[in-house]
Parts: sequence; C-alpha cells; structure tokens
Amino acid sequence: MTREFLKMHGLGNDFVVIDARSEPYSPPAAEVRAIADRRMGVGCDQFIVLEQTDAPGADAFMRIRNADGSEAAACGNASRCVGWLLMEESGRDRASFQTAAGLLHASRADNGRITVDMGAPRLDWAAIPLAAPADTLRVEAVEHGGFAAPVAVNMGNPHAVFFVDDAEAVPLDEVGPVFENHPAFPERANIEFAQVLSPTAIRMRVWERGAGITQACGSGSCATLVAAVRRGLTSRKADIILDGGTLTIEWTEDDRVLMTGPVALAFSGRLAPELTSVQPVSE
Ligand SMILES: N[C@H](CCC[C@H](N)C(=O)O)C(=O)O
Repeated sequence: MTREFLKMHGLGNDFVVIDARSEPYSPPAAEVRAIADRRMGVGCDQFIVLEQTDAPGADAFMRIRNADGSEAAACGNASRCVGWLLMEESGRDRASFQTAAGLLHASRADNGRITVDMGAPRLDWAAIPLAAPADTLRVEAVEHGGFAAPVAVNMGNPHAVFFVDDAEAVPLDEVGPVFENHPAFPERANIEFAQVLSPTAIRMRVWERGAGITQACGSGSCATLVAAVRRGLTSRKADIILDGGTLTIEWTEDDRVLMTGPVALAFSGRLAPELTSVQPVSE
C-alpha cells in the first residue's frame, strides 16, 4: 500500500512526516534509510511517525528515526513541526505530544513561530550517558584534532558542545564522525561547535548523531545554550545562529528549556510500494 507523507523542515533540518495514528507503521531500519536517502527515496534528516497514544494529555506519540535508521528520543525542530500540525488539526493554540523522552508542550509564538518546552536538561554523567564518571562541564576524556573537553548535556538525547573561537573554521565532516562515535559516548552523541558572539548570541554548527551535518538542530541549540550558561558565557536567553537560520532558546529559572523558531511545510506526497517493501541491505 502507499502512504501519504508530509515533507517539513525547521530551518532546513528536514523531515518526512507520516501520520500513522489510524494505520500503525514502524518500518525496519533499512526501510527508513531508503526513505531518507536523497537519491533513492524522498530524502530527510529524520523520519517522523505520529502514533496513536493513550498517554493522558497527549494528542499523539512522536516517533523519531534518524536517516541511518537509528531511533532518537528528542528532535527539537521536528517537535515544532509536529506541534504546529497538531494545532492546525485541533484549531487550538497549544498541543502536547508524547516522545520517548517525555511529554512535550507546544504553543504558538509571534510571526508564525512555534515554542516547544523541551523540558529540563539532564547534566549528570550517567544521564548523558557517558561511559565513565566525569565532570560534564569539561569532559576531559574527549579530545581530537585540537578540540577538547566539551560540555555534555542530555536534552532527551546526548550532546557534546565544544566552544571555539571560529565555528566556520571547524572541519566538521572530519571531526564530527570521530566525536559522534567516541567511546566516551556509549549511545553516540550529537556534536555542536559553538562560537559565542555576545551574551545573547551564539553561532553554532552541528554534526548530528545518525544524520551528519544538518542545517539546524533544535535539541542541539538547547544543549548549546545550557552549556554556555553553565560555563558563564551567555545569559539564560540567547539566539542560536545556525546554517539554516536562528532559534531563540531560554533556560528558565524553573529549569525548563524553551525553544522558539519557525516551521515549514514544503509538500506532500505518497510513498510508493517499492520504498515500503525495500529488502534489508545485507550488512
Ligand atoms: N535534528 C534534531 C536532532 C535529532 C537528534 C538525533 N540526531 C539524535 O540521534 O539525537 C533536532 O532538531 O533536535
């Protein structure tokens, strides 16, 4: 059977979104990779499936899969897109949905932007997770190519934030995969390189776990702001300037991280049977 999908993005971090609340759909990793492939399939950084849920207060469960087929528990840019879809569906200005990292709450902000409360950051080494006890403010065991001692933050997914003098100079495609797969991160990690421009502005580039370089990363922007505040480098609310545009992040005094930014619906289409019946690639 074919399935309708929506192609959406948040600042160029792009998604194939399928509403499977009435017809369950949990494709194997090989099928997700085929759909995410930018030649063979539709192409996306993350593949998002809305699932039926009986979680109280939730309109759906948001299942997040990376382009490599792996599952992630958080995806900030997709959370804004899903929040927007649910608000458009209900006609309300708020929406809540369940993720593997917990219940998220979305609301409309100014100029068509959407705010998602991404919850509290987790800062303990075991919650990142790290392979061994460490000070998450400076993880000394992680260094390569002149970059060392990142701040580790979990926003539902693991992040390592390096502060640098010039974000544009970072050889992201070379050092990104080394840090993503570093043994200090038993579940791998999303890797951010942040250049503080002012107490309220940070330039950030990202290498995502399971997706590589993306135009933007919402959970990565949240992790970057939290890391900067912990290091005393910025105020608790700042703009994160990504390749694809700017997100505004605030770490509130009551320990919530609020992410505000745009959403975009590019087009809709139907996944053809060939794609939904792809045979697992022999490893
Ligand atoms: N693009 C997403 C991050 C996806 C995280 C995923 N790469 C992981 O494995 O954690 C965001 O906007 O937060």
